[in-house]
Amino acid sequence: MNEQPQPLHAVAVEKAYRKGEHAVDVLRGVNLTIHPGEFVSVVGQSGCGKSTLMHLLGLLDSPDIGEIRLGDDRIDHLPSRTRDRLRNRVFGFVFQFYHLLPELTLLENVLTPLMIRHSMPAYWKNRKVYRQRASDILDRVGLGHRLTHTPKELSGGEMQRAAIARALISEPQILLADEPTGNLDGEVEAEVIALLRELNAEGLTVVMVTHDDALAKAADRTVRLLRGRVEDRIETPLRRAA
Ligand SMILES: Nc1ncnc2c1ncn2[C@@H]1O[C@H](COP(=O)(O)OP(=O)(O)OP(=O)(O)O)[C@@H](O)[C@H]1O
Repeated sequence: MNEQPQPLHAVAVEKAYRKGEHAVDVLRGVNLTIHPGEFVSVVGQSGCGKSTLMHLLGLLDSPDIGEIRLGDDRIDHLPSRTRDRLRNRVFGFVFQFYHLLPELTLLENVLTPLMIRHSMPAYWKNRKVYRQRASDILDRVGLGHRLTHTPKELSGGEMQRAAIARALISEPQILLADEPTGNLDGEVEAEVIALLRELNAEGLTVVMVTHDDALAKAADRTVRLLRGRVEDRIETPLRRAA
């Protein structure tokens, strides 16, 4: 597969959740392209399927109908190990509640994707390089002085910055952030958004799910989900039009 950043496409994507006789039709034909280098926000009413779409784009789940493509390659139907490797290589994830491991230090939390990705001998061989990389990334997000602290010693904003650092350690092309400031307020929210914008300016593609229309304006482009589809109208013009 081409190593150059490629556009990510959802093509005629449909997704329903079924339990017994009941089905919730969530996505009913979503077409969306995320171009390399964009910062896109996905908005819509609670329950409209924003998180579902993010999970499908990031290969955490599969569409019932339709395709997820990276460039010209279909990626949603790959064998699970190939999908897992591709997911780890291409995507970084940030969630509302951070999902940091409470018993590990920040440095160890940021290192976990590399521990999972590599065999233990390979990880052990390169551990000094990896620790330096993790330390540099924590420094980059303003937590270089907190390497040995555990999550419970941090504020919400610091935990989210640590979670962003963990997402960055694998050098993803695309950061998928689901309500990254949903648990934060005011100034702290603005700091996290500013960090996402900085990372985007450095080349990282960012897709941010939010229910907050005001926050969505931090992105270059806003995509609204409505009745299971992407609303045609683009609300925020591309700030850096190609
Ligand atoms: N695993 C599941 N099983 C059954 N229904 C589900 C499942 N996951 C999500 N849903 C339902 O699918 C719909 C879309 O959920 P989703 O979390 O994608 O929406 P959302 O737009 O992100 O919502 P919110 O803004 O409230 O987080 C909701 O009605 C939800 O209850």
